[in-house]
Amino acid sequence: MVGEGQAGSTAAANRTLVLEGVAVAYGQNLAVCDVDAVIPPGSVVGLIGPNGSGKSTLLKAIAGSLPLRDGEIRFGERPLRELAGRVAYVPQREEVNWEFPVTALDVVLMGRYRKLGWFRWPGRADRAAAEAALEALGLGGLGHRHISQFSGGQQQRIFLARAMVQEPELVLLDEPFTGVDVQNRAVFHEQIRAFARSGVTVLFATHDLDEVRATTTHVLLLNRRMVAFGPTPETFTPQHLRAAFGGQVAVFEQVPVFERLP
Ligand SMILES: Nc1ncnc2c1ncn2[C@@H]1O[C@H](COP(=O)(O)OP(=O)(O)OP(=O)(O)O)[C@@H](O)[C@H]1O
Repeated sequence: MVGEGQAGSTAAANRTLVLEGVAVAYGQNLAVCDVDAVIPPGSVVGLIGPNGSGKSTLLKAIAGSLPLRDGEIRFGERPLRELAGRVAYVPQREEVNWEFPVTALDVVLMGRYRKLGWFRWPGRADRAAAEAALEALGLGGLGHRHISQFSGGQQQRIFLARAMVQEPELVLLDEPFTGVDVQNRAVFHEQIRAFARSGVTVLFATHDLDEVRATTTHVLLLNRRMVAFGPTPETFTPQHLRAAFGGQVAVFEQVPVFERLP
């Protein structure tokens, strides 16, 4: 008989994200390589590195939209492709066509397609979930508006709402805090914590090192290849930052980080 503790650790092992020798290329050009990380469920991982270091590329590979040149990505024992539809990916703002003729509610409802299948219209429960997510992110009653009519920070929140209704097992955010003001950052932080509390792993790419200190349990430093990965307190160090940023980063202090999210 499997004891409760053993069952719990098996469940955690099944939801552990494993990156093994991951490399991704665009044609002949290797964009990122040598990525090895074992990421427990409920982790919040900051991906950091200079421009062009491979952060977006790695997120897209984990999202399944870029093939691996080498290595393997698993979710527990399952290959990541079996998670299809349960990986919520929020792209960088510049990658979205904001003139596309859809409303905020349409965008959020896209998060329900896995549940619906492609040939069923969203029902009342789907619309209610989408409206509740918008409401929770301070955009209640604005679902009917065209996406171009929102500010940059509001647009980021619409995509976060899409991730929420997807009921994901893994959340990937590419520079989620760009253009988001202090108040709305707090909304983002709260939602990231909510994902983590429910055992959902969150990875986000950022240039904001303060965000990394404030919100992550782990960091993964990149500079075309992985420089370091591990729990934030041990890994977010001046030495690793200098190794990733090639000595261009001044590290004035080491502020304590959250060891574990509440
Ligand atoms: N579609 C593409 N085709 C060819 N090369 C690409 C493509 N996208 C990115 N690259 C290259 O891959 C490398 C990694 O780019 P990537 O966008 O992943 O870096 P990043 O760390 O996210 O950068 P940034 O901080 O500027 O967003 C860069 O050299 C970039 O020029």
